[in-house]
Amino acid sequence: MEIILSVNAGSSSVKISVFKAPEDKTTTTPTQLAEAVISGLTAPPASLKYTRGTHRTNSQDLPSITSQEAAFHHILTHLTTDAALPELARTKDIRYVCHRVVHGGNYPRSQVIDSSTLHHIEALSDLAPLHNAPALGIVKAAAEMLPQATNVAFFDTSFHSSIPEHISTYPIDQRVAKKNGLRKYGFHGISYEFITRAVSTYLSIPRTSLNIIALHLGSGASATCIKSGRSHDTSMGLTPLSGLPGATRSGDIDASLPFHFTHDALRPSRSASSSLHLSRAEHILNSDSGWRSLTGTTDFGVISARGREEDELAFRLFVDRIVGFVGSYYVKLGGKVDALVFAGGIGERGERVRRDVVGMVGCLGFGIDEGRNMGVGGVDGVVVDVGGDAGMGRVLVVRTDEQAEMARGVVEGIGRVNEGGRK
Ligand SMILES: Nc1ncnc2c1ncn2[C@@H]1O[C@H](COP(=O)(O)OP(=O)(O)O)[C@@H](O)[C@H]1O
Ligand SMILES: CC(=O)OP(=O)(O)O
Ligand SMILES: [Mg+2]
Repeated sequence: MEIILSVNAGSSSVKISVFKAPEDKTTTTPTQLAEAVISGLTAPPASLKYTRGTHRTNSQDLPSITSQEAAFHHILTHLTTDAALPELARTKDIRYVCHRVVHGGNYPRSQVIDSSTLHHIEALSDLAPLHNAPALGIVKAAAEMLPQATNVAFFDTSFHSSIPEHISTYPIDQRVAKKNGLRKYGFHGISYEFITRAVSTYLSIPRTSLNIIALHLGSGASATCIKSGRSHDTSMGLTPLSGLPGATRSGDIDASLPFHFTHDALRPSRSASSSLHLSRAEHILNSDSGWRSLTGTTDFGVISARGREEDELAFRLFVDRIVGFVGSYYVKLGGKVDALVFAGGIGERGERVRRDVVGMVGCLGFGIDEGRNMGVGGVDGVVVDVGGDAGMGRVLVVRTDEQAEMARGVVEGIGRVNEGGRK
């Protein structure tokens, strides 16, 4: 039996799922055995949610877990000591460990991690300051703790390699742009890959003719214009900072703003290190902005429910920025949109965000069924239709699963991975 561990290190959480590879060669869908999620890393104390089949537990606060790497260690111990999960009792049965690596530069697909890939990912750390270094910490810990396993990196950027050049290019000196790799890369691609497949199956539309506007709204939030099943444009850019605001990120601002915010914008940040070159401006815009700066909390669930003046400002600002991208992408798709899709922690659980966004894009023909919108939590399945009357644009909620997407990728590529090549 081949066991796959899928590790998704987000900016505020670490999610790890355990899968069994299918023995039947006609499917690439692995079976999930368990899932452990530590969330709240930006709003301590962190907490653990654990699911094994129908068994679910929520742990008490975990004040000592403040980093992604600490969360990885905690989850691995939890999984390997769960007597009801005998598949993990012998860690040498773990054959593959998939890692979500946010910035993959020009890698168009997943890579088996060796010293050269590791070096490449390390070099990209400055372009995903909240993500790449923590993911690498986990890769190294996994290599030490599970030496028999093959580590495979899946990149958020790969899905967006189809973005046309005139969309991914920044209007700056192209010699500098090419030399330094300054272009739009886009992120959350593993999630968008999952969403594209799930919606294609749900609507019975072949992937190659599927047009959707997908919103992945979590601690980091992005919008993507998916044309004929491929990324055509996305709101994040060179780094995951641009586009929509997030838990601690500003999203789009006037590029001159940092120089008016602080006179030492270009000085190294206190969180910079020999392996992470970070200016004060980058630290402020990545870690001390967004919901944290506007409301004092990074939890959008709290902001949506609390209703203080500053919460309402943050909420309305988010809806405003989201509908701006929906309008733009609607035009880029020539009005031929098969569905508007909500995903990510806020997209899947934020009834109010969905109601207000869909309300504001009603002029584009989208509508919501309030009963179904409120009832999403009680409906099983990966895709839930919350749209209004027939004849209106479809509005869907997709329970995205980056860990499942990576595990599926490993199963698809097992032959090639075993040969030591690229997936
Ligand atoms: N009921 C809710 N309404 C709106 N947002 C919610 C709700 N529950 C959780 N969230 C938000 O979802 C976000 C986490 O999303 P998730 O996609 O899991 O994060 P990550 O980016 O770390 O992967 C947090 O901001 C959390 O507050
Ligand atoms: C790319 C990104 O912002 O990821 P996350 O939302 O998981 O922090
Ligand atoms: Mg995430």
